[in-house]
Amino acid sequence: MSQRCSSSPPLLIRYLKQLLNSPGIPLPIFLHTSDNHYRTLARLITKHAWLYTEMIAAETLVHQQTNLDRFLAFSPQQHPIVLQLGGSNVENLAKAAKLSNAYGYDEINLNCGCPSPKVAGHGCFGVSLMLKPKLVGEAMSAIAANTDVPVTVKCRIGVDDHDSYDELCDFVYKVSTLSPTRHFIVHSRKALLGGISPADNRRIPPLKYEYYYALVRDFPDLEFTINGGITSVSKVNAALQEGAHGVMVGRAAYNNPWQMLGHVDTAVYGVPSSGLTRRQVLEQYQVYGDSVLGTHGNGRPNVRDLVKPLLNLFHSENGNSMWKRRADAAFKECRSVGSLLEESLRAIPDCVLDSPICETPESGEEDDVFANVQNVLPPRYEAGEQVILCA
Ligand SMILES: Cc1cc2nc3c(=O)[nH]c(=O)nc-3n(C[C@H](O)[C@H](O)[C@H](O)COP(=O)(O)O)c2cc1C
Repeated sequence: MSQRCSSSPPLLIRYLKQLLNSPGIPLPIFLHTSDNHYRTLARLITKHAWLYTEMIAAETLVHQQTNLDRFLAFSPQQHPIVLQLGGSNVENLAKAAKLSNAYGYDEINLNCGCPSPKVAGHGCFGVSLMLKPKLVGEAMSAIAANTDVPVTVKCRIGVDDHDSYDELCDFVYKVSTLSPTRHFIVHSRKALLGGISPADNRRIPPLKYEYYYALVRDFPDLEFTINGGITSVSKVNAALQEGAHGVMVGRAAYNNPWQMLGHVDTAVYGVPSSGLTRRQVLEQYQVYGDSVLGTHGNGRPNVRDLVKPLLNLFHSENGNSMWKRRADAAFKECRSVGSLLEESLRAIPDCVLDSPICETPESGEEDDVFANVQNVLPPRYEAGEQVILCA
């Protein structure tokens, strides 16, 4: 399978086609997916969810111009797909956007939410950009000037003590006024830059969905996607019913891809699912996996790289632990994805492998988490030109 998106139609036509093909726009689910292999699996399970790349530093693209396929190539089936850039150097972000044009991404997003000290501490990457909205506005304008696709920002609701609703609004107001950015993906917890790990930064600061819904109220001309702690399709729909424009799902899509992604097309987009069983998904994935084995050089991707995205496919099913153990043991001997699956899938009962996703997603205990949110919104934001003047 070619990893390169070679014969793309012109960008605008492709984008319009996607809008027409995706019922219910704008209600995308964004799945943050860290690798091409995971995205390939995700796309076999849902045809409609938007897929995100892992953050790629603008500098990496600028310095690896002879090696761009390694970072930017994806198979055409992965559309709609969003490229996420990281960086704070306006010139490099502009160059990176330009370099990505040949690959045909559907949207370019700037990461203003990553709290990792590796990025936030050096060169003002990630979430520390929330403290520099004017720079973000300039960066977004430069990115937009070098691409034909929409540009978006992913951010948190604040950083350290800069966590008031008004400060969040000032950020959104300045960035959207100074650049063509019309869509923000909001991880609804602040980031703490004082040395806690990225994983703790996704767990310890409390979620404040009321900030997200207040943005929806106070910026009616902008679009906002809610992110953070959305763990089931029924919770996705609960967020949408409460007025969210879109929902981004992160960890739940890794931890339980079948239950999370399998219901997206029917329960969120209102179209039939692929109807595939997990056996059929794995058969198709195996063809992909064995075709890309070793193609990046130095034996990568290897069987382990390619099977890793599959390991949670049988979350909480009979035989799950046994399948993981067998797969782990088989990594050492098996030279192909096909042989590894043949060896390890014997642990999973046929009834699990051969049943398509069930009609209705289970409702979760926390689906009413948004029920009271409209009663606890912060006071309305009053923006004005003075915000821009002080930027
Ligand atoms: C392993 C891992 C890697 C992540 N990498 C990125 C990244 O590159 N860019 C980004 O914007 N967010 C990244 N995130 C954050 C997620 O996109 C999301 O904002 C966060 O996990 C909260 O959503 P969730 O509760 O649905 O997981 C990452 C999360 C995890 C668990």
